[in-house]
Amino acid sequence: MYLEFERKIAIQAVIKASLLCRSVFKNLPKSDTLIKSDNSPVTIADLSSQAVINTILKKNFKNDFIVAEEDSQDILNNSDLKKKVLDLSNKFLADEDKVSLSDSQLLKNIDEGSYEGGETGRFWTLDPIDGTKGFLRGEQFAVCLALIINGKVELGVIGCPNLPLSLSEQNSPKGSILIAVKGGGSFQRSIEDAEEYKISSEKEKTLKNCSICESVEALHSNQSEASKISKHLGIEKSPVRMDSQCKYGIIARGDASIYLRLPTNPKYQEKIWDHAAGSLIVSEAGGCVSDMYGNDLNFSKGRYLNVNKGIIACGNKEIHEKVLEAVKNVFSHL
Ligand SMILES: Nc1ncnc2c1ncn2[C@@H]1O[C@H](COP(=O)(O)OS(=O)(=O)O)[C@@H](OP(=O)(O)O)[C@H]1O
Ligand SMILES: [Mg+2]
Ligand SMILES: [Mg+2]
Ligand SMILES: [Mg+2]
Repeated sequence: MYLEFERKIAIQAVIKASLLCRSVFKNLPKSDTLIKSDNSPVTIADLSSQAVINTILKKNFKNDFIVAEEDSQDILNNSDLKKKVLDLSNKFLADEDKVSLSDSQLLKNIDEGSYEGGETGRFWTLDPIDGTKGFLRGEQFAVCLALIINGKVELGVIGCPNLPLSLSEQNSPKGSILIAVKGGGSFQRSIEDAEEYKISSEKEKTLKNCSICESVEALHSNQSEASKISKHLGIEKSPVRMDSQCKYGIIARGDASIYLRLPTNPKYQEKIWDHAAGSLIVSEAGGCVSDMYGNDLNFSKGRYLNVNKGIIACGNKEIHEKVLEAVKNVFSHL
């Protein structure tokens, strides 16, 4: 199978980091969160998740590069937090990996994520916790890992420790892992049970039966424009607001039909780790992902997506085309 070994290691790494995040979820003292220079939060769980995944990737693929969100700068001169990150990372690396990082190895491994990305070669992109604000609120978050080869996303794995396996079944257990390899379809399994099942995105073609999902944070996605588009499309259901790439996950398995991410600030540039795994998982499930003009997302231009023109992900091509049309009508200046 194409990328069989990479797929296996990526799933193992994402599960380990998901369990790590779950172990401190809803239990972190305020002092374990820092505010970064861009004013966004980072916790000891984000940094430990990145340390664990980078360590596993470098152990198995020593020539691969990694583009990851966090760096060690935030804890470099904070010995208390550095110790917490070290202990948490080593706790989850201890079993099958038989790795115990030293202080300096911890910082080095976190910083393995500083690669600049680009058009050629092979690199991983990692968001150790996507939706850190959701994680801190006790809601949804995701551990997101993708492999990019010559500028194209070829493998994606997302761990959603707090997301039920289905949103339509009552008492569905929490802890969803979503997986896709280019050309091989999309799959879901639970964190605990290795059995995978194929998923497919929403086949619903009648707009008024569709449901929209969008960011919880109004700063991350323009909710008032989304509501105009929703009205224009005749959608009756209220939007499902959810943090992180869990949104791509629920589109891929048919729990929602449309993910709208409309820019709030034209200067903000989307990061590749916020969309690489999710966009492949949706397209391999039969869905369609583009910017708001209908262009493919371009992961070959470095750490950022080359343009910030919003993101539209839909369960099928027909709905995607209608949404693009509505975007054009609502934003008549396009
Ligand atoms: N202004 C702006 N516009 C768009 N996106 C932004 C913006 N600011 C931050 N971010 C990124 O949003 C990531 C979280 O996305 P979510 O979809 O989870 O957003 S939300 O939390 O539901 O609002 C979040 O990822 P994490 O930092 O991994 O949580 C950021 O990379
Ligand atoms: Mg962040
Ligand atoms: Mg993110
Ligand atoms: Mg993050």
